Amino acid sequence: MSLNVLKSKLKIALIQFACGAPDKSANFQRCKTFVAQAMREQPGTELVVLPECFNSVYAATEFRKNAEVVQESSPSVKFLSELAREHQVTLVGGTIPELEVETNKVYNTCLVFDKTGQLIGRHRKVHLFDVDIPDGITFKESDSLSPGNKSTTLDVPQGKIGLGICYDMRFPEIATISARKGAFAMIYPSAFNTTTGPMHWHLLARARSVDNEMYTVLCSPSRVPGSGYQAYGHSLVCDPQGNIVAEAGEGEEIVYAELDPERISHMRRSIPVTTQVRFDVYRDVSVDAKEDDHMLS
Ligand SMILES: O=C(O)CCC(=O)C(=O)O
Repeated sequence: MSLNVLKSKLKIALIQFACGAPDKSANFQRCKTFVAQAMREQPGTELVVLPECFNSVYAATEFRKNAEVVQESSPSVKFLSELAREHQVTLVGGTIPELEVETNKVYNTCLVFDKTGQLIGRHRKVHLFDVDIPDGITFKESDSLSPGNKSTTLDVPQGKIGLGICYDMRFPEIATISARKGAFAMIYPSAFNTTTGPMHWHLLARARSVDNEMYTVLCSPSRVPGSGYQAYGHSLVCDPQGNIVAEAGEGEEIVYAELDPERISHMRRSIPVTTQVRFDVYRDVSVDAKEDDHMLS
């Protein structure tokens, strides 16, 4: 893996907001206000990240109702495209429930827009959140969602980013594939919960960073008192050494960070695991990885 995967310092903002309103336009409005605030508070921000299911309620019963086809006229696509263009940023647009008309399948999908408002990336959640933790949480995304079947690495002006969605972060291969393809960061729009958040949220972010000596970025909704699904919050940025360099609490908050190319190259020079891999002993997971083509359906 190359040392110089990030071309320049990069200011980012993670928008942790209360995004579970049943009314999409209320979520759009709230999101818009927070993004404008981020641009005022951190001038020079070039990349903005939104949470998982940023436009609707995160519940297995709601995904199909709120699903949209990914096309220019769809409300969420239009909203995200305009937001990116208005603020001239790369926008990792959290996730939305996506309907694929040909198959009638619904996916949990992250869309990425460039600063002109063009769609440049799409990741469909590969690993669905199906768990049953006694006295904790039971959730079965596969009751209403279908899994994506591709990993996603894409170009932004500063280099490459890898995308995953929430539960995807538990599967190290997704991050390693992107790292091997030259990504400087893995970005995961997410919505952990109050059972598994305290168990594993920080640990997983740190692990993915240390595995690959890259940045890991997690963006969650805030807690919403009284709502059915309580997101964990704690949106964060973890550096290539495994240090959490910026983190939110549980409420609405914007996380700011500056990613530094030197932190990646320093780690990769000092502890050169990225060049000490032994593909004669085990396989390189990036070789046959299926990649998303980033196209509109
Ligand atoms: O992995 C976890 O503990 C939580 C995952 C999750 O909430 C999700 O994938 O939406």
